[in-house]
Amino acid sequence: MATSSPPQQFTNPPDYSFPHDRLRVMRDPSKIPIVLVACGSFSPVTYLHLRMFEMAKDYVRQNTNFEIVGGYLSPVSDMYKKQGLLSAHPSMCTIAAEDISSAWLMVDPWEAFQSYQRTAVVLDHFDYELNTVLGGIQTEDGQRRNVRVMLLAGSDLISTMGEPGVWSHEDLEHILGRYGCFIIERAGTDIDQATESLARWRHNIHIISQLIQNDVSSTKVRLFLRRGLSVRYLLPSRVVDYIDENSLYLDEATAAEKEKEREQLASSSRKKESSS
Ligand SMILES: Nc1ncnc2c1ncn2[C@@H]1O[C@H](COP(=O)(O)OP(=O)(O)OP(=O)(O)O)[C@@H](O)[C@H]1O
Ligand SMILES: O=C(O)c1ccc[n+]([C@@H]2O[C@H](COP(=O)([O-])O)[C@@H](O)[C@H]2O)c1
Repeated sequence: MATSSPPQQFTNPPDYSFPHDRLRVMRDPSKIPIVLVACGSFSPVTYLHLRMFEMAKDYVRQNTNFEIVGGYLSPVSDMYKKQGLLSAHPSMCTIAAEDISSAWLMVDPWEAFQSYQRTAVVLDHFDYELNTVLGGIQTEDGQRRNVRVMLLAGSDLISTMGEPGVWSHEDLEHILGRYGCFIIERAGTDIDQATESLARWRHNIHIISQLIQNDVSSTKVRLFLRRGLSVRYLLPSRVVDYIDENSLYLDEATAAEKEKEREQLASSSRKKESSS
């Protein structure tokens, strides 16, 4: 199990406090408590980002000896250079979590409101806040227990872990060896190929099949918005309202963004052809 990291490693943004109001009391003492952390741009946050947590919940209950006591969306900093994105995502994620009134999903703005932080450092931050600052999570008999932090990601993100030069080997050892992860199958990514180079951490990698195929992506939502198409029922209603009220994502796409849209649309139609 992951242990706490030294506090001097972390700098907090001004006025920051770690959200923990929806952390659940642990019910079954025979299980290992875990907290799920999903990192990404969430620009904008879609129902599929939120569904990832529900899919993980079902998988955990049916296949593991873990008990989920909380889940976090951790939107990446604006300094993570990704074309066509916006700085409004932490507030959109918060609106989404409130709109769906989840009992256990929270948004941690720590990563968003400072310089770019690698995912390994983000997981250490959660481990530190949960186990060192809070002293672990509460059990039904009033005790505190250390909680294990685990990454929750789609298979497209995990496939980048096998690409040379994207993630450092030390960070992969830290993320997959020390913490572990849940991978949600995603249309367009071959899960076996995506995890081929990660075989040494197989014992810590849990693969979750998507039983209802759904390839909603933020890129496609941004494309729809630019074309004046409706995105209602792809995102929580209040996020759609927020986007409308603030006229977000209406700017012309950059060349990189257009290329990504083209790839995603091509991959969707290939999939449609192969299934018909
Ligand atoms: N439809 C989906 N199925 C499975 N995982 C998903 C899905 N959409 C997003 N994810 C996962 O959610 C996390 C955060 O995603 P991210 O913010 O990059 O969203 P995205 O839709 O992939 O965005 P973009 O289209 O801008 O790349 C990643 O781990 C990603 O793999
Ligand atoms: O820590 C790393 O080395 C690292 C390398 C590549 C990507 N990431 C993280 O992965 C996430 C990618 O999100 P996105 O929107 O680009 O799919 C984002 O949270 C990044 O910080 C992290």
